[in-house]
Amino acid sequence: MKIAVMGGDGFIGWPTSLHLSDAGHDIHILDNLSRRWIDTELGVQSLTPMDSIQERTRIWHAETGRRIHFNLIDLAKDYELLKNWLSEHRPDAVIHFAEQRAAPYSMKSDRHKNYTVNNNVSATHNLLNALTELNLDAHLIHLGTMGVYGYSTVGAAIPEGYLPVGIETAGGETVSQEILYPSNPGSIYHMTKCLDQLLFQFYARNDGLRITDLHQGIVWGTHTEQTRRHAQLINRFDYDGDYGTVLNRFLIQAAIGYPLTVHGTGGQTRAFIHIQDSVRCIELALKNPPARGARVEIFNQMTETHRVRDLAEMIARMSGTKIAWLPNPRKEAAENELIVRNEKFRDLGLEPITLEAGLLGEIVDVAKKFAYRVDRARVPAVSAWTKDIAATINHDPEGKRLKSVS
Ligand SMILES: O=c1ccn([C@@H]2O[C@H](COP(=O)(O)OP(=O)(O)O[C@H]3O[C@H](CS(=O)(=O)O)[C@@H](O)[C@H](O)[C@H]3O)[C@@H](O)[C@H]2O)c(=O)[nH]1
Repeated sequence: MKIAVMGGDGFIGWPTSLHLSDAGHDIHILDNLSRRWIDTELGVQSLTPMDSIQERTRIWHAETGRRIHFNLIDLAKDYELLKNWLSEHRPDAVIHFAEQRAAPYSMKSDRHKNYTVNNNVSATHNLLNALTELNLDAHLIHLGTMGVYGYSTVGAAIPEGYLPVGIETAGGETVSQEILYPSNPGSIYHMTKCLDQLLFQFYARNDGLRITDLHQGIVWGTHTEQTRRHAQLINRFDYDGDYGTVLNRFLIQAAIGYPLTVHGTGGQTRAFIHIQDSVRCIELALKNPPARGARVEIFNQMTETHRVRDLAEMIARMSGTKIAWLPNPRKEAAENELIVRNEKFRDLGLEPITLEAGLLGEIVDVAKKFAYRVDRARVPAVSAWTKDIAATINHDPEGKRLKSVS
């Protein structure tokens, strides 16, 4: 298949591009390199040293003989360029990762909120609009988030996208219907993914676009089979307070002897998936497109759930690192249960890599190898969800933010 990977230079876009190229597909990356610009803005860098996208694709070609093409296009701003590219290349599938993906970054300031909404919503809409205008029947796969469902404290199982409900008619009868699961985003970033969902519903119904939306959990790990092949194919690995995600952050913190940064009580339960499974799921979705005219296909792309403090305690035991119990910079439920249905990928043959797979040590090893690149001052998460919360955390010097260390 000819596949366009929008955002193919990013944390999941890059290993996905390699995985699908390895499987024999013709891969074309479209990316505005915004993630690299954000590193520059924030003054942080990936823990792992990353080469330019052109250099990465050159190495891939030298290693495998396969070409990955790169196009510098901004989906949100360069509508005509995007449309012309799609019109010329007419890909069989489009994988859409081209969005600002960090919740803390999206909450940093009014400017960051505007950027995240404008970028993410315009990128998605431009893509849908162009596919429709060109009458291009490419299967669109979007990387969404588990965070669209929110974290209720009720603990009922979360279905894959659609919720069966009974509605009472005027005649007193109860009719059953499946509705899109009510959105309950916890950040501006997550909110943009909820808005994306509505765009997908409209274009699937109105124009018959074939769309798959993957509601993914928190990704952990850094290597995949293909990124391991050469030092210069290495994936990016974020550890800073804005882009680092919780489990990877704890592992890096353990590697550099930094107290594990638990927000609040650590009672937040979240869904997780290893990056190798993430790219496998995308391939499975690619092989199983919805029919034209069908509703948006939704998968819950996660393999297990964990409570933040359980992860911290496990890594503390494993490494001897202390836990720092911090005031929570986010506005989120202090404790929640989370049960998630994920049979659809399991039925398609996914055999999940779980935390017990022994890969935690591998991540600590990567972190130790590149520990000299870590700026410890960038480890704390200081982006606050509200002005009131900011007043309690940001104005304190770093060390005093700790509530306690155990
Ligand atoms: O040092 C830390 C970092 C995070 N947390 C807590 O861990 C939980 C998860 O935070 P996260 O930064 O790992 O994940 P999140 O902000 O939800 O976003 C990440 O995970 C999402 C999937 S999900 O969480 O919505 O399922 C993706 O959509 C995003 O792109 C990705 O950045 C939160 O309760 C947070 O307060 C800590 O206790 N300590």
